[in-house]
Amino acid sequence: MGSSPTPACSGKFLTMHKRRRKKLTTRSLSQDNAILDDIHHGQVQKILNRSSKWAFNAFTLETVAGGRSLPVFCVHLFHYYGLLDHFHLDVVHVWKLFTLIEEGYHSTNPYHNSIHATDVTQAMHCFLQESKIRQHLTPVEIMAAIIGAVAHDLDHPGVNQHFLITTKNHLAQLYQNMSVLENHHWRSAVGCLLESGVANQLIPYRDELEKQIRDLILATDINRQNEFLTQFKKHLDEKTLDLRKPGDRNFILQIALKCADISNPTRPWDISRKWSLKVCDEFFRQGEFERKLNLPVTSICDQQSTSIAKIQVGFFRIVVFPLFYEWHRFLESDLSNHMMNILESNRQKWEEQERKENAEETQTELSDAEPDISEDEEATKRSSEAISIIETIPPPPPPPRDIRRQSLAVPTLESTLGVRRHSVPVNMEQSLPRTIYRRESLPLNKGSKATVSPQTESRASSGLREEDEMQRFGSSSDISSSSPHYSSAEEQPERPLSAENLLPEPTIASMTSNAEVGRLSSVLQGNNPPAKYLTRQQTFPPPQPFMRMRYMSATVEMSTCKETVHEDSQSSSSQSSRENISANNKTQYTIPSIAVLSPNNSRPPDFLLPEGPAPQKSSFANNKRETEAADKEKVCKMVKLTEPGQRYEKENVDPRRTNGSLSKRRGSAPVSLPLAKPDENMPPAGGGMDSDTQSLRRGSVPIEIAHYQSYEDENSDPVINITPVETTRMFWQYQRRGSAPLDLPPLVGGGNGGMLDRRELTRHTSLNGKAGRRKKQLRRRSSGGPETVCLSDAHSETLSRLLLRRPENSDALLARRRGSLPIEVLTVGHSVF
Ligand SMILES: Nc1ncnc2c1ncn2[C@@H]1O[C@@H]2COP(=O)(O)O[C@H]2[C@H]1O
Ligand SMILES: [Zn+2]
Repeated sequence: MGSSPTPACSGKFLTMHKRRRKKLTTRSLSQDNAILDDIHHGQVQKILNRSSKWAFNAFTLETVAGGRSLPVFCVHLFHYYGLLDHFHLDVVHVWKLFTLIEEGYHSTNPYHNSIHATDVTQAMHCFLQESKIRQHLTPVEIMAAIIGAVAHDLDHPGVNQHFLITTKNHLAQLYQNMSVLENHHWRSAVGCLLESGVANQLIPYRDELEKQIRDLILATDINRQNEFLTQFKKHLDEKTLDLRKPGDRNFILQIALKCADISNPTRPWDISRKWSLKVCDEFFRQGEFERKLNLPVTSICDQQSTSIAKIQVGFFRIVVFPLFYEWHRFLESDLSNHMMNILESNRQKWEEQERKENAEETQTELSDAEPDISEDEEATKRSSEAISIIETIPPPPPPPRDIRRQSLAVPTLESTLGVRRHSVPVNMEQSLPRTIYRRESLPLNKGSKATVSPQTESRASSGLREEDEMQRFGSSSDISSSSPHYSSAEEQPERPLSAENLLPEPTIASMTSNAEVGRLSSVLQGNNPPAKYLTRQQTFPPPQPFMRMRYMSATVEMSTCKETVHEDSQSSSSQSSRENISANNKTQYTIPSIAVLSPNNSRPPDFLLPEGPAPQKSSFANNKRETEAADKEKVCKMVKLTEPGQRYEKENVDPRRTNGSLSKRRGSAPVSLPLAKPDENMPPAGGGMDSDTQSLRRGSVPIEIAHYQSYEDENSDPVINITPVETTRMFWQYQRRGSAPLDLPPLVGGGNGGMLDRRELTRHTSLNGKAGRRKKQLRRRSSGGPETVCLSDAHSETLSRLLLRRPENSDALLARRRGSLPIEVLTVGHSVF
């Protein structure tokens, strides 16, 4: 790769960079290096053992799993449900599938990141355990439920559908403003299935599996909440659900995923509150983007006019309670009872918080209104002449607009919900059309004769409808009425900033041009049937040169699929919004307890962060877009490879193309090292390694993923058609040691002939904020993306069998190594590259 050619496509998709920002928890244990991994993985197993409990904390798993909670948990579930055995799946492909999915989540999103995916998947897992459900499920349905849950927000850009529509993101146009994000999520999920090779192993089930995943993910569009809720109520009222029927099971799984998706308010307070802060952080970040773009600020995204407590109170009441009420009616179980109790308790905490806020604001309002005594005294001293002068002066202009204050003197429902306070940049207030959310006109809802709760009456008397409130939690699917709605580009007011500069993920900002959008749309919609033309967009994975290398095989594979790959589009997506539901509030709430919120949960968006040292210029950064890209990369503190010709080759690069430049690479994957048979010449654990050994590992996959075959949980019963494997101990706990990645590249000045010893490495990964290159290298150890090593098929087979199929050999192999199992060893046997 000599002189750097201009890349064919300069679009950016920085997911994989950004995920590396995850912290390594074990840093705090740096004083005792030897036990790092032992503790670490013991904790992982402990958490997995409790992962059927509702008190599950995805943040904790993420921490102890070194940022890999998603693949760790999902592979665990595949083991647990016996899916690997049932479908004869290779864990290599399965691990790869979940690694790809994990990488598809943006770790820079405060909320819509892979931890949310883990959380939702765990909730789904709990629901699958419910006796009413589990006894009827088939293996394909269980697998679809897990994959659907974990991929349900895949490649979420951290802004909602409304934002994408408003900013004319190409995805919005591609999907005609309908379930824009959800369509993108499920298509990305299918892409990962293909990419990982799992789809190939499931050929007889593929159609059914993909359909189920699609149905599940599309159901998470909050704009369709009313549709599902009404149908669900009807089923329950008429007792028509029969889970022996596949259609009804499909429906219940859809409801289950919807519940799982918004289940954070039903988690124990500490966990629930954390999710609330994170989701509001993301909302407020979008609000900042909107402000920068001179767009009307979506009410729940407007930190100046609403608060976390207000959002939570509204969300609990309008969105969560109605759905969980029906879910509880259906399940009638300990779990559902438990969830409802927690929901109520959490609701009370937020309401108390909101009342406190309102009281404080009212107080401020009153004190603002009271004249200052000293001012009064001062005034009495004024001369009559002065007074007469004042009288001749026209009344002063109104004080600077403070919409929030004005509406808070007497707390009203409007102010509580923030509906009225749709803040608009001052300079646009007159000229911009107001956001008028489309009111979902679902016939069933209109005709519903739900009991009118006090809350509903209150809303009615204040001229509000629940659907109005509901809209605050999402966006309409109808662009013509839901966005600030410029019918054409010409009508748009001039924007001082572009969405491209402001979006949280530059990737979604690298939208296609209008021409490209038009072409995409015509490809998709012009001929029939539109959906056939796009299996997955080039947006996922990214259309960068280095990604093209990685994904080339997938492209080839996809080209053989029923659907044609369209390569030119780029990525994005976002959460969807909510439509109105007729919230049937049946509870009269009381407000006893107090919640304490951190005073300010906002943070400046990434693009406002103070800039660090200028990034090294690369030969590619010679046009504006690339310079911007470089800036963004800098802001996001992403590690880059700057060697000419290798700029785009991060850890995903084909190792054959790295010229053995280990020191230039972030990851610890073996590069261009000869591979010996794994069962020969292996060094003792913790001992010196030869290059062959080093080449075999990189320290990313927790060993138990490859190995652990069983699961014990007191709550879990076997699932029909699925045989959970039983065990009494986790042998790896006795066999594993080690912590630091063994294959860290030589470091300049590292002593020991260029090699850094373990203590030094650990020290450099401490939380002293002075992370240098070495810190990054160590951090990478627990978050490696899939890398490949070129092995002969024979070697691959051997390795794969040794590690995965033959416990006795695996034991021997594992006993000789420290650190975690190299993903490339797992993947190599089946690498499609
Ligand atoms: N605690 C919460 N407060 C407000 N909104 C939430 C909360 N939890 C989830 N949501 C919203 O509900 C949506 C469900 O679908 P998503 O996960 O795409 O995006 C989610 C958020 O927009
Ligand atoms: Zn979600």
